[in-house]
Amino acid sequence: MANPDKSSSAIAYVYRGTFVHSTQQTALQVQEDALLGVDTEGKIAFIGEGKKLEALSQVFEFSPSEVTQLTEHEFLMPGLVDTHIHACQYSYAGTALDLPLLQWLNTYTFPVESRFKDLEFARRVYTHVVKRTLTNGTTTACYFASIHTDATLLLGQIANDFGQRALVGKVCMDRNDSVKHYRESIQESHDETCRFIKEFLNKKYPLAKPVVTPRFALSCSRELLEQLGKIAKNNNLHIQSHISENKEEIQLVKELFPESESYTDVYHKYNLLTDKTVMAHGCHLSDKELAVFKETGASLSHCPNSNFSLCSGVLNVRNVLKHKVKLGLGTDVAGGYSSSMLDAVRRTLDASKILTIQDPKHETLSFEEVFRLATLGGSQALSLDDQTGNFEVGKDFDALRVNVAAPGGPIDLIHSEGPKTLLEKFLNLGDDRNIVEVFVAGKKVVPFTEPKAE
Ligand SMILES: O=c1[nH]c(=O)c2nc[nH]c2[nH]1
Ligand SMILES: [Zn+2]
Repeated sequence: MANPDKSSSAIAYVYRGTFVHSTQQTALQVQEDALLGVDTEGKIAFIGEGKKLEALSQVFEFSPSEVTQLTEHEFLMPGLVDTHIHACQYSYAGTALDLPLLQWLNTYTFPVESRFKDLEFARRVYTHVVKRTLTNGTTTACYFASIHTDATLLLGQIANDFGQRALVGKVCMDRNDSVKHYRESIQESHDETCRFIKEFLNKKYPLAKPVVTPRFALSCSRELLEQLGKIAKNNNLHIQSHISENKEEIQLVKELFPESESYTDVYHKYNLLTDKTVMAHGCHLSDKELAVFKETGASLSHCPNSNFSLCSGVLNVRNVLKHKVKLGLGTDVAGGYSSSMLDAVRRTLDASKILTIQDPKHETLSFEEVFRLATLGGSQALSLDDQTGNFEVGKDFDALRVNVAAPGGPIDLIHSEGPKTLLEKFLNLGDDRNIVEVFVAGKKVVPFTEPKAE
């Protein structure tokens, strides 16, 4: 497995112990007493057997005495990928969960998002959300911000400063009849999106990128959708939005876009479904619509906490996977009340079990499959799997060092357990106390090293 290459960078550090990750073929691959070397560029330089330490240290020119040994209850796993989170809704996470989607947007969401014109408020909320998601192991986040360009640029800067891999979107919406001060004209939305992309790209952040972000079909005119499709294409950018979340929304889309044969068709018509598109929810998509996702390479973000909290629906992930549509998990803060991807893993398992209760022929997702969705699946859904998602030589080292028996933590280990059980316990019972270190592109980002604002 070691792949020495004369042109490669020097080794920065090496871990020895248990590593767990997913591949396309295997939902859970466990390597015990293995060695993993990270180079000075933050990339995985080699993975090999512990017993080959001597040989590897000579080929890759590192000192065996500097290898960090993981303890018996520790393992390394790939970082968690949150494919859908509203950074600007973080301030009210855990509240306001008593209304369905459209009433929830009008009553709680739009009034709060309109406050992000205030850059100091934005700085406070965005600093908190980036820190909280990082300590919970989210190494990659795909963020919705608000309609405000400067505040959204600030979110990109904060993610970059803390070292999180991030896709960041300035929300576009030229339709909003309920909170009229929280919408843009078509011209504004177009011009501000172009300014946002230009200024964001000029920063040349290594790990943060702008995303074209039409809020959802109900918030956007045809003209705006068309313009956004063109902007994404001309700049080869990611696209994110929402689709088919609840029945009332789907009915209104039908009425507003009678020329389109489905909700999916609305986005497809305006070139918003590409292999760099991620659509949140999709609870009620038909098989025909899923076929369009497969054909275009667009992906889905499954956000079960939000789907339960807003009583939106239950996505059949097994059916999505059968259609070979890329799928990752999302917290969807604040429709989802938890910003932790561990919660998204648990709610994904719950949603799958509910479908089995309703239909015993349904094949429940295993924890190994859900682990893959939260890591490699997320990176594929965001078309970032050439850089992150699992432990492959050449990919960036985005990883969590997990200690299942962390002192003061939530897990009591009564007897010694194998690595698969340790992972299962962590996914079902663990929290940030078990996540002792977080790495993004080889850099240790948790515990926080430099003193930061707040
Ligand atoms: O879960 C959601 N959160 C939102 O903010 C939103 N906007 C449109 N559709 C949405 N769904
Ligand atoms: Zn959302």
